[in-house]
Amino acid sequence: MASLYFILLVIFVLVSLAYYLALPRVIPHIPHNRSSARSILGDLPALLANFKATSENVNWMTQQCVTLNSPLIQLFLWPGAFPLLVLSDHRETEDILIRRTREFDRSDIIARLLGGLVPYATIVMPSHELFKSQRRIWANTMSTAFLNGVAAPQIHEATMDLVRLWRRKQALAGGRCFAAAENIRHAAMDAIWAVAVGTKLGGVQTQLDFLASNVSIFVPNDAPEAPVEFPEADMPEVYTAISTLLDSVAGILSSPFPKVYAFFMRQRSWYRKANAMKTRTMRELVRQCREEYIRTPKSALQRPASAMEHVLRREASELAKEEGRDSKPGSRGDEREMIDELFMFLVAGHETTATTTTWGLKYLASSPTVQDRLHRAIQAALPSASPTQIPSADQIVAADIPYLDAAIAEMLRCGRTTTGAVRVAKVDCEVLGYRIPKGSSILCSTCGPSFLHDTLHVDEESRSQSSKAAGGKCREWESLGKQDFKPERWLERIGDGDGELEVVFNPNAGPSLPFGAGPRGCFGKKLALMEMRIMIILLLLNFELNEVPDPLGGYEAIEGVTVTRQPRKCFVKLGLRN
Ligand code: HEM
Repeated sequence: MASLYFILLVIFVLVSLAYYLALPRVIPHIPHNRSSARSILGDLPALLANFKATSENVNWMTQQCVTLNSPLIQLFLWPGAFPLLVLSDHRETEDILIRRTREFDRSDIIARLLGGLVPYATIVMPSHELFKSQRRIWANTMSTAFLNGVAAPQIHEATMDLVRLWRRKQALAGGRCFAAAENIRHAAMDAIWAVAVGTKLGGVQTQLDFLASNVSIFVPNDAPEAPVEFPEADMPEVYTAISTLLDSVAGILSSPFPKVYAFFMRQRSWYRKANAMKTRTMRELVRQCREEYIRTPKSALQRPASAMEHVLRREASELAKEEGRDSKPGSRGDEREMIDELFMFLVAGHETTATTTTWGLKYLASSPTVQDRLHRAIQAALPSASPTQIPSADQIVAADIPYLDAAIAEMLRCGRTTTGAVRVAKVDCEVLGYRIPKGSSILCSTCGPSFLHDTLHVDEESRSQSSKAAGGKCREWESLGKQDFKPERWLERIGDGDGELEVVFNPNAGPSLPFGAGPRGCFGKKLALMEMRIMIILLLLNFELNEVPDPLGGYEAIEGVTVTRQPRKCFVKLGLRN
């Protein structure tokens, strides 16, 4: 009997211990939901309930800052784990991302998400020496020379395929609505693939060829407001493989155990097949590019046609400099690094840009005054441009159109394609007067209070030294509602010296950080802005975006199904411009 009591006691002690260990680890003094701190599941049930109701996560997290009336809070999302800190204050966020890089680094959340897919790419690395040297090699792919000379023409070509596809669809649909998001994704994928490796992937062209082959199209004549449904072509094998891999990231993202999920996913035959196809294709492209370079006499070399070629040459010339002799491209770099960095272009640059464009088109369609002003601004900067006289990539890149820059900034701000940047504390430190232990992850929200909602009070004394020294560089949005789509908020009138007032775009007009910031901010920001510019100009020169019927519109978003925050619905109703 005594031994039974003893066993029960041991079980009781073990269960209590397990329960205690599974309880949230509260960081003292940082505001949190008290009831969550007493529950093993912490804030998870409330987060999941919100996700079920709204399909979004980060809005709930930043709403907790409002509920707890604090710009810094802690949430308990994994049993027994350190809490996730959520910060929603643009000054402190800028400070952490830009100035406090000794204390904070890129969180390993990105590595958990993408580590299996691109293990040798800089995006998954902490900011150590290898990261820095590899990033240096790739930095030139964001130089003005590369972007204007190589990327812009490729993006122009991919967008013109989309224009042709939509002209065809517009005619077949008789001006009625049709779904747009998938086509934009295809165009963005074609564009970024061409920029990365210099060949045509042909996603949009495949759809165009398919429509030309007399497929039957369902036009619901009894419901004039209903969208016309176009059948989708089967995509080329390599296209499907790449899409499969890119989509797999979303599965990891939505799993509570990303590492385990990713491990088992990588064993699945569909994943292995897609990954093998991608690696084979990219390896072959790298090989061809290298051989072409070796074959071609230096004097006959043309401008590089892709990021891949650019980097292979750069590696060759760096090695030549170091060794004082001629060298083969790629002989220094590891092929795995090359393939992963190239694939990172697709992972980081495809869906982000496509999603922002879909948000942008939605906002323009439901804001006819903005669309009209934007079209007039484009036309004024490119007076001879028309659907029959399409401006070249060079002309588009060179055009000075402050209202376009403002509209793009506003699409990024309101669309919230990305909702924050995550950092990890490398040392014990302080944020807004609270002690933060080493190893804590902090989500610096870019869509909550002080960005799209009213700023929460911060005692100036509690700010870090560097934050105080920098002051409030980014002004508050004052007169215009924070959540309204108003490109005008980004414009400023300045004197041009002759007493005339000139309207200019001010990128620091107010708080907005869609690309993150600092040394680990978005690597592809310039490329993304250029792509948006080319896409918006070419689409608006060809089409009028009419407002879609209510059931097909709205700004509801969906997170977790893909890497970005996407609009739940994206339909277009196109008129033709002449
Ligand atoms: C509208 C489009 C885009 C948006 C909104 C966007 C947004 C972001 C954000 C928020 C981050 C994290 C920044 C941080 O932690 O501070 C990021 C990182 C990154 N982005 Fe973008 N991005 C876009 C397009 C692109 C494109 C076209 C590329 C192409 C190369 C790209 C490549 C990257 C890379 C490599 C990183 C990781 C940087 C690092 O690890 O240091 N992005 N992006």
